[in-house]
Amino acid sequence: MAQFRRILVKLSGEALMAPDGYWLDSEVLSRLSRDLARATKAGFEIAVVIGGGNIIRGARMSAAGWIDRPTADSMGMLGTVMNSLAIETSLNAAGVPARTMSAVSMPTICETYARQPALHHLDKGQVVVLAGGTGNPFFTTDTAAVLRAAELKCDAVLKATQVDGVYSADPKKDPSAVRYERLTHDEAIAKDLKVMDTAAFALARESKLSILVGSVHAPSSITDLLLGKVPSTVVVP
Ligand SMILES: Nc1ncnc2c1ncn2[C@@H]1O[C@H](COP(=O)(O)OP(=O)(O)O)[C@@H](O)[C@H]1O
Ligand SMILES: O=c1ccn([C@@H]2O[C@H](COP(=O)(O)OP(=O)(O)O)[C@@H](O)[C@H]2O)c(=O)[nH]1
Repeated sequence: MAQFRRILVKLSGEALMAPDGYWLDSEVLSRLSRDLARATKAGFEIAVVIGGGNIIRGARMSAAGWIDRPTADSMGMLGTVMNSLAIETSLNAAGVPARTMSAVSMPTICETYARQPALHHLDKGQVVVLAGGTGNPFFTTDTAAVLRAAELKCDAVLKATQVDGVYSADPKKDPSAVRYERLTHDEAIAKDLKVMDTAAFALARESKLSILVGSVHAPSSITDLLLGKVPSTVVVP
């Protein structure tokens, strides 16, 4: 990835959780922020999309039957705003100027996302934390990550997740699954590899955006993934 300059880093909500399962952990946040600080020092321009899976996943919540999907998804999007404000705070504490921009307008809390100001912040070297997903129900923050990466002229998406790449099957369920070094969006979609949803892969294919998938668990995972120092999978057009 060393040839890439502007990267959209997608972090799952789960990545912010404490080891004991509490939804947010300040030590985890500061480790991630120090890692993102190292990446900016290495010359990468960073936009961040954070999920909300540590708080609410709309599909799962609505499956229980007492709440409809759009309402549950609205709650999920609000969860991503809480996570974004947490990482913004932690990035600023790590000396990295960061600002949250939300797809869901809440002007007393943070800036509303708009493309031109976001590009301006990135050009000035600020980390832009993109909250609220796409702003629409029935989507995921993976799709939001690809959408924003395409809009903000990012060279690639880094999905920093629970596993160290894309496997032939879910490695948490199938120990014989093998990791791909490289595959195409077409292959990921045709093989129905569930590390990202199909909408996200399809938009990445359409936008000709590469997606790097790797593990977020080591202290400098993000920087090491961007510098190609640790195992990962790259999904290419
Ligand atoms: N083919 C696959 N390759 C890698 N991971 C897979 C695959 N299929 C399913 N997964 C699962 O997808 C998970 C990552 O997707 P997801 O839970 O949406 O991530 P995140 O919460 O980081 O956005 C991994 O933890 C892994 O268990
Ligand atoms: O564009 C979006 C992005 C997210 N969400 C909601 O926010 C939740 C949290 O996002 P996601 O599941 O992508 O988080 P992650 O798994 O990455 O932590 C989702 O389950 C949805 O309910 C949504 O409705 N629209």
